[in-house]
Amino acid sequence: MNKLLNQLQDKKARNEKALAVLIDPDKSTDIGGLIRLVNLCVENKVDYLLVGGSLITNDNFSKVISIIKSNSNIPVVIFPGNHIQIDSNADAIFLLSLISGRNADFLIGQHVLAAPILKKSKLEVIPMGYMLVNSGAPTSASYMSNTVPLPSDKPTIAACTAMAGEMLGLQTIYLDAGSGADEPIPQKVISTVARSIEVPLVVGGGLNSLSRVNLALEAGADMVVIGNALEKEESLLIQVSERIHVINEKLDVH
Ligand SMILES: CC(C)=CCC/C(C)=C/CC/C(C)=C/CC/C(C)=C/COP(=O)(O)OP(=O)(O)O
Ligand SMILES: O=P(O)(O)OC[C@@H](O)CO
Ligand SMILES: [Mg+2]
Repeated sequence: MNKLLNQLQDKKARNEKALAVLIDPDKSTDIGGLIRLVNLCVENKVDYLLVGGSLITNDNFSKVISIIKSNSNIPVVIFPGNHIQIDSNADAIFLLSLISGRNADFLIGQHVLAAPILKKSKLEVIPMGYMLVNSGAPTSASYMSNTVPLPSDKPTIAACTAMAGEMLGLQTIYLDAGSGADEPIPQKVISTVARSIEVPLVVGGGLNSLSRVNLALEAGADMVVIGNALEKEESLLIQVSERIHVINEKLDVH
């Protein structure tokens, strides 16, 4: 039933790290390019493929999911910007509640609209506290959700927000600097949040180099998400995947 959530919890219990790649349907209009990216993810043992966007300007959401499903067995998790991004061909959905903001629509409103569709689908629903952290310029997610991101130099506020999300029953927390962020989430914010919660911690936004990914993993991210950087630099995926597999294999030996 809760296959992916249980897998994430088990990985965390073993101190293992997970790697997710974000595929933006808007940037996947070239089918050949999409299939190449999916193959690269398969070769590099990516754990999850996330699909979604703050704004989707064409109608290929379902098509992108169907192409991914026919080219790999990597679980597809919807990372929705709104309630219309639902497709029962995916495996699961991160049911994001935007707890860093105070916009009721993104805390509960979109969820009410999505609930009857999700109930009928066979999607695994993964409840997730979604926290946007300031990274300089406004990002698509902060602008589209009409929310103020958390200050990046206030780790305590971030930790209390994550704790409240966990106490409300959210099963995962996502710290996001926003797609294409200039600055990723500071290590201090990641480590303070990681120490304050027990649920799996996802970190993403602006992870465009191996050193940035390493800093996020060292600070306590259980899963890292890479999106934009792969559109330009596919070799990053090879490096990050190697790094994560070295960390996970060392755990097996001890
Ligand atoms: C209840 C359902 C089904 C959805 C809830 C929707 C919520 C609460 C969303 C949170 C706010 C939001 C707009 C999140 C977007 C997250 C996302 C898919 C980011 C991907 O990157 P983009 O923001 O599209 O970046 P680009 O501008 O680089 O394309
Ligand atoms: O595109 P990037 O900057 O890698 O960000 C991925 C994801 O965390 C955005 O929500
Ligand atoms: Mg987008």
